Amino acid sequence: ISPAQHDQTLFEERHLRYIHPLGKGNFGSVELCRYDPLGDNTGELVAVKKLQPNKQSTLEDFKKEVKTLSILHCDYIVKYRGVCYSTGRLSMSLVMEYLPNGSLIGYMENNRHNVTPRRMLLFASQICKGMEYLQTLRYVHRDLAARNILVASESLVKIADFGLTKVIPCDKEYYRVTQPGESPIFWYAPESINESRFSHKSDVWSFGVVLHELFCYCDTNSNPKRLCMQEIGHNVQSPSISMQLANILKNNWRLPAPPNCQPKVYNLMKQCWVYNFEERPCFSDLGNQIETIMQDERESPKG
Ligand SMILES: CCCn1cc(-c2nc(Nc3ccc(C(=O)NC)cc3)nc3[nH]ccc23)cn1
Repeated sequence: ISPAQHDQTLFEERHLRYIHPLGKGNFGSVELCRYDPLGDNTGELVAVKKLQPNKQSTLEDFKKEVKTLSILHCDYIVKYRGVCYSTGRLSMSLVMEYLPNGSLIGYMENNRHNVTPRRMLLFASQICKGMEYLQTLRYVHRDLAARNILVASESLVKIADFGLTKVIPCDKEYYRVTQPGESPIFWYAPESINESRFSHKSDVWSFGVVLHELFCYCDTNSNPKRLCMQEIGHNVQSPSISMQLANILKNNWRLPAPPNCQPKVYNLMKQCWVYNFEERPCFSDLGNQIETIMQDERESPKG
């Protein structure tokens, strides 16, 4: 029979049965579906991201996201399964492995009482490894945030949503964005806010913010946007919020230490938030420091 029928990455729309929504990513929403070609409910569950074309996102952007995910092979990055072309090929959907435990935010909120600092450090080291892998391919994620981390199991998290991911050109060490859409500025490094400049070092800044979210149990009352807006004050008119954010960062304000956070861990965050991107650690440094702190934790387990 034709090779297309053996192509495991091609999902036929007629066999893809919608179950319920899973969440919202960049450029589109993600839904739980069962791919059930036999029609007997024995098919597997998959997460399907449908493109929602709006002013920011185009089919071109989405195709780039699909292409990006399709070449990433890493335990700490959500797995690509394939694509589903809708009838008439007017649009397409991205098919991914379904992670039953959902987003890190929901998981931390629901499991607050049995997630230890050690487990948070394990999750942090996995995100670090995923980012190290991305860096080897010259990708900058540009939207590293707890909302884009998924929980595969109680001891494994994965980076998801590569909608804003870009490849750094080989003659430069950064990527300059032209039209910053709805930017997650509270996760952005100063150079990203001020010059739309993105690099592995700006991803490191965002990683520091993810560490902060983790050690705040992803509590909405201490989420980065709320804490920054409290510091800025709510005169949202002049000058723009991103200008005010850039100002307080320039004046050395940073997200405060999460309650009961070990000094060594807050120190890690502060390293990620050094103003000059050249002085920030790289992901492999961060990974080593996290492993060391985890060792110390193991030697002297807290009561
Ligand atoms: C990252 C931002 C975009 N996004 C991706 C997903 C996603 N979710 C899930 N599983 C999931 C999600 C939610 C819940 C839940 O219980 N919610 C209350 C349970 C399971 N598996 C996925 N595989 C690939 C993407 C993806 C959701 N949003």
